[in-house]
Amino acid sequence: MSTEILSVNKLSKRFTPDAPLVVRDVSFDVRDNEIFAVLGPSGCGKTTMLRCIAGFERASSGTVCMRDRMLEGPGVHVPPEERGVGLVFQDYALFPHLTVLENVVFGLKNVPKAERETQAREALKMVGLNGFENRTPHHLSGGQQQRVALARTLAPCPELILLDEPFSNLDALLREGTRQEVRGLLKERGMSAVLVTHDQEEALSFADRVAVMRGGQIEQVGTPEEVYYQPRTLFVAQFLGRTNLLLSQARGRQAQTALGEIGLNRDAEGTVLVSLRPEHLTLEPGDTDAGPTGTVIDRAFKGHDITYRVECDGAEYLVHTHNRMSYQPGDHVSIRPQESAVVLESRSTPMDTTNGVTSEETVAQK
Ligand SMILES: Nc1ncnc2c1ncn2[C@@H]1O[C@H](COP(=O)(O)OP(=O)(O)OP(=O)(O)O)[C@@H](O)[C@H]1O
Repeated sequence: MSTEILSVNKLSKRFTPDAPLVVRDVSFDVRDNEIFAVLGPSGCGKTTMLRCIAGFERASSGTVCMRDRMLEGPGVHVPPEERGVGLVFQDYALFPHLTVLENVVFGLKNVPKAERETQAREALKMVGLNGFENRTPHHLSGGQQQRVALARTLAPCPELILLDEPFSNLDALLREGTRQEVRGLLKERGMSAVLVTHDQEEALSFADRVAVMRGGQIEQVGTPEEVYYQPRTLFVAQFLGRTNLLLSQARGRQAQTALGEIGLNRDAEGTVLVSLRPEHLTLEPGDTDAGPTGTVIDRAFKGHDITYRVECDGAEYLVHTHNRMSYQPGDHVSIRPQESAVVLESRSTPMDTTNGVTSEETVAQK
């Protein structure tokens, strides 16, 4: 049975007494050997929350506990260096006068001297920096410096590490490789991590669970599959990727939509907004009676799949398909839902909701 290494409970933070809360009632647990991502747009309070967990900021209210030890709470503030967590922050601070190897060895003060260099070299290898041991940070690119900071934090294998956009300075190919390496190492050594990022692909591919944050609050926590395929709110549906939004008339597990009768992921009644990911729609040649007929507006070929924009009854849909059958702009096609649609919580009226829809997305009204 898994146990929690970190418990954050109703954490709130405001910077000055009359300023609004930047972090609002945030609660979550991180389990042993779990990678937990906090995903949200710029300015939503992710870094502030992580800095409260690390001890660089005092929480205004709420608690942070590691195992049974309170790190932050009413009258309690354990300084960062006594919290026993590893940190990789955006503004990584390397010692400019030390070599790359010495910088990493510095993080291994509690390891027997004879083993420090071996462990440091191993960590550098993992982030692809073997051969750079004797350089000074000044002679490295920003991305390379970021990898040294990562190696320095990972080398002593702390139980918990906090990562604030640690891959952001790496180019796309290196980023993916480093992410996989770091994930493998965390899993292999039994470490837990909290990653803060605004990059949905990074959160979905790196983490075991993802918390989606907006305006200082967590809107949903779940596995990557849950938050992507079962978003609870319009914001989560849109922030996690492209989606089709349809206003529908629900009755139980079925709804009448512009695309015909479709199944729903849960019971609902009356007018509801539902989300259907582009990969949950498919196209058939327009001369069948498979579904409502539309016209292909354009297509984006992406190698292993194709994304189509299809106009149907005055609304636009995105359809993402692996179909071998290829359609061209102007082709008549029928659109068929392949999965149940996801009912979104109505936090706003349908009129308000349509304002949040981008040109790539559609609210189709029956
Ligand atoms: N020291 C500070 N004093 C006052 N306001 C601050 C301070 N630090 C952050 N803020 C404000 O708190 C809000 C949240 O900032 P924060 O950096 O936590 O967001 P974020 O989600 O991490 O964004 P990003 O991804 O751009 O770093 C912002 O409005 C920011 O201006």
